[in-house]
Amino acid sequence: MAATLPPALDASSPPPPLFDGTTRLYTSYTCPFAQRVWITRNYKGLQEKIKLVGINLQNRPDWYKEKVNPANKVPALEHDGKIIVESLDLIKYVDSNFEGPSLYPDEPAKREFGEELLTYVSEFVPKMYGAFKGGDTTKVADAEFDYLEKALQKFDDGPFFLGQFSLVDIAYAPFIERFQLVIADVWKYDLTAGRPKLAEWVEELNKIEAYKETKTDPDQLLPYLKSRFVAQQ
Ligand SMILES: N[C@@H](CCC(=O)N[C@@H](CS)C(=O)NCC(=O)O)C(=O)O
Repeated sequence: MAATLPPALDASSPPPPLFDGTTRLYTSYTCPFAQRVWITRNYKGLQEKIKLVGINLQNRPDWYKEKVNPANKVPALEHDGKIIVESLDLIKYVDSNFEGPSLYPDEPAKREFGEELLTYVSEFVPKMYGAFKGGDTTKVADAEFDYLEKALQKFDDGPFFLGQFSLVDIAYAPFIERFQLVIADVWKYDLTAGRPKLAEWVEELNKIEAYKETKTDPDQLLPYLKSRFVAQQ
């Protein structure tokens, strides 16, 4: 994780000067949903244009719900006098409304498959978290990671889901980062074993600076994930 993140604001912190023309990403540095938007911002080189505002979710300021996001969740983006929420909408919004390299290809076949995968991620995530609580964890994992391995075979002009790095990789990355840690530790399950495309995807993803800067220290993340999402062993 980048060393110089602004401190997270808590119940004792005054709000920033809202709607003063500054673009702000309200975030929690360990939230996988917020991480999607953070990666998008970094990859597009918008570090100066989009300011990070860390929110301490354990001790949230009242003004956050009142003035920023009535749902009281991160991420939220303050831009052009309005607030935009929901990470999958936000990554598309940031890609379309700001400068920097495009994160969604023009080819219709790639766009169509991209939409399919961006829809599927919202099934994949709860299925995996559910599998950590239920009894058939490795069976669910086999099916889910085989699906992703197959998806990665579709385009061969790069190691990512749509060939080149895109919003699809960004939507999955924070969650695969977490699932890989938990399933390796608790079930001794290597999700890249026998899945060469997924192995390459993980390797190439971890070379991307915009992503690396957003990763949470695994030593900090793993105990939290186990206590929150894994049924008693
Ligand atoms: N569907 C939302 C989910 C966001 C979300 O659940 N964020 C969590 C942190 S990782 C949060 O703010 N939780 C606070 C709460 O639910 O009170 C998105 O994709 O942006």
